[in-house]
Amino acid sequence: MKQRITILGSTGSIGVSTLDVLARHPDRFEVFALSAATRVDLLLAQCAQFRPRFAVMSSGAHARLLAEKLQANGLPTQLLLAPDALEMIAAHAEVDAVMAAIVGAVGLAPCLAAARAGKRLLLANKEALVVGGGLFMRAVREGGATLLPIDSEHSAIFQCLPEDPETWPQRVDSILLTASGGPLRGCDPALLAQITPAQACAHPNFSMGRKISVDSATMMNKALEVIEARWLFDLRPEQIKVVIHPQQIIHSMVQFRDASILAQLGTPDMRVPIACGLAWPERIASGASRLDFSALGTLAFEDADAVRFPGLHLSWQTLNAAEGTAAVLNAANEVAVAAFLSGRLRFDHIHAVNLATLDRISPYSPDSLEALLSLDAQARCAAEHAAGLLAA
Ligand SMILES: NC(=O)C1=CN([C@@H]2O[C@H](COP(=O)(O)OP(=O)(O)OC[C@H]3O[C@@H](n4cnc5c(N)ncnc54)[C@H](OP(=O)(O)O)[C@@H]3O)[C@@H](O)[C@H]2O)C=CC1
Ligand SMILES: CC(=O)[C@@H](O)[C@H](O)COP(=O)(O)O
Ligand SMILES: [Mn+2]
Repeated sequence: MKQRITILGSTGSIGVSTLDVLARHPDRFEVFALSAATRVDLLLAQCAQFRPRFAVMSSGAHARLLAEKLQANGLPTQLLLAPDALEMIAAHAEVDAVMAAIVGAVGLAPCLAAARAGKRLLLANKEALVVGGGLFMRAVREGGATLLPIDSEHSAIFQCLPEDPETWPQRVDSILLTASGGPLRGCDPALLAQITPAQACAHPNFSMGRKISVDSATMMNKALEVIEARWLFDLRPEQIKVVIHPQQIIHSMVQFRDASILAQLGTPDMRVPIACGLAWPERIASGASRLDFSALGTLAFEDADAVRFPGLHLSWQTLNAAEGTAAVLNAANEVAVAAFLSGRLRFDHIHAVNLATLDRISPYSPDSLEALLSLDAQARCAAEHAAGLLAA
């Protein structure tokens, strides 16, 4: 039987890489549904190649355009509208696995739908888990879903950990998340005020969407990944460490009680963790090139400078505060990054917006999706206000 796959966010960097891996294994996988927000022509081309039953668009205008083009091309794909349709294609009885590759907290509701429906959930959309936290993990447990990390660092940790999670507390001392340090690692701090979106998005090793690229430049990506790791592997905040490794050949490491360390290595190519998640526990070809150790030479490591990357440490502070704090931090950061990308906020003011929002919103622990979304909305308002004051 082929595995039937829904891809939430098929037109993004992770979505396109996922389809690349699927196309290499037509005997194993079948595309059931795809979704996008704005890239109509790319979604149309994907529908023509993979013939999904459903395509979901996030706005009426884009959906109308796609509907015309599907019809003009004689394609049978049924077009639906988000947000309800995203949950439907994530939880549909005929779906085996869901690739969560939407960017941002907007991916939380369909991820929860997939978890509650007991799907194999391939999670790239880290913001969904950062915001959902305990609620997300409960939905996975209670729904009987299988949660497989796609974020490269978390896939690495997952591959290094013993198979039986029951044994982790006795065996695991800590995990080491590797970080590239982003495109501005060596940048003179005096120049940070003038950084442009193009400079911030020029990641040294990966070609990714603009939001995660800016997060990598501020190291807020690593802050989100610390929170993501806490939930995926049920760790205490002090068990999660970060080390800068600019080449990103080691994708992360697990340190055991006896001081032994296991690391996962490979060329920086997201098709590796994607193929790993799609086939686990089997292994399938990903299309990535093999590591050439003699060409590689040396591997470098350094500590993250707390002054240069102040956002990184917000992750541990957040994990030691009320659970909803992570939703507030994530919402503030989404607003600040969007403001920076649209030219309304300076790069070095992203952290200021995050801090101002955390100061403004009283943390509590939401116990439902509705409560989380309400906290997310309050935080977005506060962050817009803070960004407006800084821009003035
Ligand atoms: N790229 C990477 O290498 C990695 C990414 N991740 C995580 O994976 C997720 C996706 O990242 P990436 O692929 O880079 O992002 P992209 O920006 O490249 O793609 C995002 C996808 O989500 C869709 N989308 C955007 N906004 C909405 C919305 N409001 N409602 C519904 N769909 C929406 C986009 O549609 P459209 O394109 O049509 O506008 C696109 O399909 C992020 O959470 C990121 O942190 C994690 C590790 C590595
Ligand atoms: C590929 C991936 O998982 C990204 O999260 C990427 O590794 C960015 O890493 P940095 O944030 O360390 O630059
Ligand atoms: Mn990552």
